[in-house]
Amino acid sequence: MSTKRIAVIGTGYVGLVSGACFAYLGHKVIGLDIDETKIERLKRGEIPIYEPGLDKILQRALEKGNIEFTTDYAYAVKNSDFIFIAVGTPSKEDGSADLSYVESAYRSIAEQIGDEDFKVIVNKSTVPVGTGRWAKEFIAELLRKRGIKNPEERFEVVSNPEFLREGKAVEDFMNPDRVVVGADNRDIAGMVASLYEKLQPAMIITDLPTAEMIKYASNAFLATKISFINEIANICEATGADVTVVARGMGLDHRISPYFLGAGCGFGGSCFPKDVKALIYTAKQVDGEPKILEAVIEVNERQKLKPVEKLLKHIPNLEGKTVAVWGLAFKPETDDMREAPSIPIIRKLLELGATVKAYDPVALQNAKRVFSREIEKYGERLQFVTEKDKALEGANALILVTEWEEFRDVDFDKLTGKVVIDGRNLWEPSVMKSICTYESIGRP
Ligand SMILES: NC(=O)C1=CN([C@@H]2O[C@H](COP(=O)(O)OP(=O)(O)OC[C@H]3O[C@@H](n4cnc5c(N)ncnc54)[C@H](O)[C@@H]3O)[C@@H](O)[C@H]2O)C=CC1
Ligand SMILES: O=C(O)[C@H]1O[C@H](OP(=O)(O)OP(=O)(O)OC[C@H]2O[C@@H](n3ccc(=O)[nH]c3=O)[C@H](O)[C@@H]2O)[C@H](O)[C@@H](O)[C@@H]1O
Repeated sequence: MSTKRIAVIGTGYVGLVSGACFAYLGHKVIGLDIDETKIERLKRGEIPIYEPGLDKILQRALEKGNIEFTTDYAYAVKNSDFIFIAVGTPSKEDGSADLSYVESAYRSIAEQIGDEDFKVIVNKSTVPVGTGRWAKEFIAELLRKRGIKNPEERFEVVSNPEFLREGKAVEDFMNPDRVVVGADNRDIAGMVASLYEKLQPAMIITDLPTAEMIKYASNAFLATKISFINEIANICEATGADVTVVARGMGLDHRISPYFLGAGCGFGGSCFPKDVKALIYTAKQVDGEPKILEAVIEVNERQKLKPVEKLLKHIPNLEGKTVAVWGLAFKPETDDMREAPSIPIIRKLLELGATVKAYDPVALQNAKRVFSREIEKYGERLQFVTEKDKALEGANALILVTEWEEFRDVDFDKLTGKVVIDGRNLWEPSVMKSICTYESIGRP
């Protein structure tokens, strides 16, 4: 494999993992971020996020001298041929994707492209269909204003959406189900695809809008599977069926597949909620009626509060009661709190007068930031504890929100007599019912 010079703009979950993995594969990588503290930490070899396996990959890449970090766009653009954009694209109030970080990255890159350059600008951020074509015009116009001749010949824009999951990011990047590359110029798309050749992935080479749409359609479909099974879970509950067995029975049909049929207290994270909302926005813009997508969000919003609804059946008045919450991150193996179901659950418990004792193995710091207003407003009624058993001390009830492995085999004696709401169907109902008042999602 020939070594290529790559810059990655944004060193968050996607940028840092992609950069470290490209460097591990033998490319020369420059990771750039506008967050100076982050870059300082990375230069010292510290990893600012919790992501299993990333430390080893990054360490190897650093040892090989294949990765460096900077805040300097001039340096990054000058010393790279492929510039990957991996900055955030959060939701705006109206659900559309906020492209201001992406736009700002394009501007900073355009300021550094010279008369003799040719740069391949690759969008790894999830951006609405149409963004790549728009970016070509936007960047060409910026170059034209700077007096660069034939600006269209100085760069190409490529879409290369990322499908990694947090918590399994390195594994996913190194073993992708597929790599998607979209560009108006197929040769350049092929050049981007060749950066991954060592991984020998299934490859889709297509045009810009199709590549952008594959990303949204994939996330929307996975989110739809989750809302679908949650709706089935609610019907199971009312009819005495067991959703876990239903899902197993469905999943054995290879047309359905067993994945993403885990009923629970809904999906969170930085991507499913925002990407489904952005796709709804796009659909409406083109006069579509995105009925399924709207239902996916609606079902999920209701599902997140299911555990509180279930708790209220057993303890109708939470004033003066203490509720332990296990698991704050939006899923296990990450410290990411974005759109985590624990957020509406804890807010609701506090509103209803409960004292909340919250525990998570890695997300406590981020959780304290997310709940800063609640910490100020509710004082001692919101406590963060550093051991799962401490959360149970004096608690009348326990809600399990995130299925961290350490919750699987607990000292069940400590749950005796409590109301336990298992938001992720982690425990065996027959065992739990002999110990405590137990409820889970979609199981009799
Ligand atoms: N988190 C995930 O698992 C996945 C995320 N994505 C997509 O990838 C994109 C990035 O997501 P995350 O990595 O989660 O975001 P993040 O929020 O963890 O990281 C974004 C980084 O970009 C930096 N940044 C912002 N503006 C910048 C600029 N103008 N120049 C340089 N750096 C800048 C920020 O300081 C931050 O470090 C999003 O579009 C997301 O939808 C796609 C697949 C998986
Ligand atoms: O675009 C993105 O950012 C990424 O979004 C998701 O990855 P991620 O959000 O990291 O995590 P998932 O493992 O997909 O879980 C998302 C949420 O769904 C929930 N979930 C997942 C599976 C399931 O069966 N049931 C369920 O409720 C999880 O608890 C979690 O809250 C996708 O799986 C990735 O392919 C994609 O690249």
